[in-house]
Amino acid sequence: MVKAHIAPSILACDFTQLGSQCQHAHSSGADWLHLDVMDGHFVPNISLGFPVIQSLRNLIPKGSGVFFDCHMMVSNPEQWVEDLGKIKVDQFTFHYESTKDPLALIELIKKNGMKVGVALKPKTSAEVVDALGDLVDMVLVMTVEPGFGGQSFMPEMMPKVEYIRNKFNHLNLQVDGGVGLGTIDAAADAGANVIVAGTAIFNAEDQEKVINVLKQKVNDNLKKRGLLTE
Ligand SMILES: O=C(CO)[C@@H](O)[C@H](O)COP(=O)(O)O
Repeated sequence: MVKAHIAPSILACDFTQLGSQCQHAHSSGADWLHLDVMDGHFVPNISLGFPVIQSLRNLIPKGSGVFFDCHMMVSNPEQWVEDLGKIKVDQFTFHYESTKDPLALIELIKKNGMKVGVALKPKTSAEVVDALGDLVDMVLVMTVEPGFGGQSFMPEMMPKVEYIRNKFNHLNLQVDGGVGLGTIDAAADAGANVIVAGTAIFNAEDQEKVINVLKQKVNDNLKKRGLLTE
């Protein structure tokens, strides 16, 4: 069953307060944490890597109800699968554009005990998912060019979300970039159920309220589609 998951992007945290800000997001209702790994090569920015993710996983262990959703904006993602599996992240999302052999990479990620996500940059067409949708746990449709937080949402990505939702009804479908109270309607209506939000959550005065609104809008749309029955 697909349902709403809210995934605060830690890129918008104050990194001196990373642990407590993640714990606060969780206690405010977020059940996922979106961990943006950037290598300065696949995208023109460097963010964080294993020591930071490992520390966070120690603080918020597997089994605590927080799903570690690693978004790998890196060239050669194959290189990092084993290490991320060892530190027990829940999901490894690679960029379709970053690998020559998505099928082998999907197998490798599964073999290392993680769920698999595949991410599409804005210029990558939704049709690439036709051959992969039954093999992965999640598709991420980028709603900004990857690399930086705080950019504007691209509504022109919504037909892509709709196309994937209509083909793969029960897949987790994530949107990432510029999603917040002003843009959630478009994303939810198109069929997204996993909402990444950095600025909109970490800059909010009342995080719980923002998370509840995002979740509610997604669940309302899933009910309309007959995908959420509870
Ligand atoms: O992956 C990325 C950017 O590359 C995103 O996760 C952003 O970091 C989301 O930030 P906001 O647009 O929500 O502030």
